[in-house]
Amino acid sequence: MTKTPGSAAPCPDVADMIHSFHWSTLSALHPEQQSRVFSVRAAPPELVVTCDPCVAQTEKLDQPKPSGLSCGSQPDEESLCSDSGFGGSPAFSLGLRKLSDCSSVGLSPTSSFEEYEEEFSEGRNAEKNKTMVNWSPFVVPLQKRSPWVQVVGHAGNFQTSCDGKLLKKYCVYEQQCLQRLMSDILRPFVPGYHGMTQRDGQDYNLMDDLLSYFDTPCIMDCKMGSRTYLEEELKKARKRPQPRKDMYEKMVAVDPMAPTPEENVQQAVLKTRYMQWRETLSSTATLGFRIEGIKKSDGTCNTNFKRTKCKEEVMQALKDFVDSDVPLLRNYQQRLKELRLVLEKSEFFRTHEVVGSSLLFVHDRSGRAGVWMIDFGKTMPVPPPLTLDHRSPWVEGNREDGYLWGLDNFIDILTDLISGQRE
Ligand SMILES: O=P(O)(O)O[C@H]1[C@H](O)[C@@H](OP(=O)(O)O)[C@H](OP(=O)(O)O)[C@@H](OP(=O)(O)O)[C@H]1O
Ligand SMILES: Nc1ncnc2c1ncn2[C@@H]1O[C@H](COP(=O)(O)OP(=O)(O)O)[C@@H](O)[C@H]1O
Repeated sequence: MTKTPGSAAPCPDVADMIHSFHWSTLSALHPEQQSRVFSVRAAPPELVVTCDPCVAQTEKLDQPKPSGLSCGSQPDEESLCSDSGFGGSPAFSLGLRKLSDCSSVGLSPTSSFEEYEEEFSEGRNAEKNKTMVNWSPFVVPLQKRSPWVQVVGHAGNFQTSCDGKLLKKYCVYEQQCLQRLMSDILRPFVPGYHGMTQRDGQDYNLMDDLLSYFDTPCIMDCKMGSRTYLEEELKKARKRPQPRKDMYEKMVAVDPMAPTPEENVQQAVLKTRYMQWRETLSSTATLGFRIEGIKKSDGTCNTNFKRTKCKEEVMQALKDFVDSDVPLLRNYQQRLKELRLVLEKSEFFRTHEVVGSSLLFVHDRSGRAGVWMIDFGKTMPVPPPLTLDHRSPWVEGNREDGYLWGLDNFIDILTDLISGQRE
């Protein structure tokens, strides 16, 4: 499906899920409990009148503005990474729906799928929303900020703003999550959320640009969990199958032998089938996470990790990402251990199915390194009294997503990598 500049962000078609959001505002921990874990100020959302010349905010959270940043906006298309494999370079990928589509050719869906597309878009336009929380681990007043870079994800979803913030196309489910995360102990691990804003008639969620803390950063996006589609998407696919030609084409571009004879006849696959295939092709099914893309400080960007599956391949990619820098690996390992501790205590995490969410790893030459959770467009509250441990294997109905299992594996891999580098 092709995203147009005016379209909303990709949120699941979950009109039938919206009911489940009413109860979950009870989930946040008491502020005093939060401050015992991290001395981070958690401010509730408030309505404000805009004073930002770049964006007209309709709602924002009380966040200090970064200083020393140049003011100006850059359309997201200018900063897309190409899917050019190892040693690739930034590309002008105008019109591409997904950055990771760059490796394939002829991915535009045909008109026979327009109906499907319209239905999804209509459902999403009103509902979409992503919101992120602001926490700056470093005080880095940069004199000259590097251009913002989108490593993977849907093309056309982001706009930059002055003062180190990002605009992401509105998705209501993401907004709900980020608002809740603002008062959860996970707040230090998600970008700061500043409410909704509009630009050129399009709704956006305004969030911190995590790259603004760094100088010419290296960035890695890892999709967490053992499952990348919602249970609700599976139910919907069974009830009303919607074969996708674009996904068939993406599948064939990676492995012409992957489609079944029936799929070859249809020249289309169901989204859940495509997502499952991607899970087993990569390390998602075996390790509970996968590398989606890496952008190095020299500007090269690689999103060609669809077949990066076994532990050794993942280790090699991680090693390349940090240029075999052991203190940096330790930094990341430490940050992931901290995240795990907080996840295990988080009320938000216990009560949400976290699917399709990524960890964004960022470091620069100074040795600073940060890891944040991003992309909550498919993070859904589970109906009470159900809670998740995020480690149990998924059985349909239990809503488990394998997030913590993946994080355990990630930390173990970093540990192995660190000890291997010492030898
Ligand atoms: O990475 P490739 O192989 O291109 O597949 C993509 C990713 O899984 C997207 O997830 P993410 O946004 O987390 O990257 C997903 O978006 P959803 O998040 O909407 O499921 C896309 O579904 P469609 O948007 O339906 O095409 C799917 O085509
Ligand atoms: N808060 C942020 N700060 C900096 N970069 C971000 C931020 N959020 C997302 N990105 C960049 O955009 C990419 C896609 O983000 P994501 O939220 O997953 O979008 P999508 O919903 O389109 O998949 C990430 O890989 C990262 O490069």
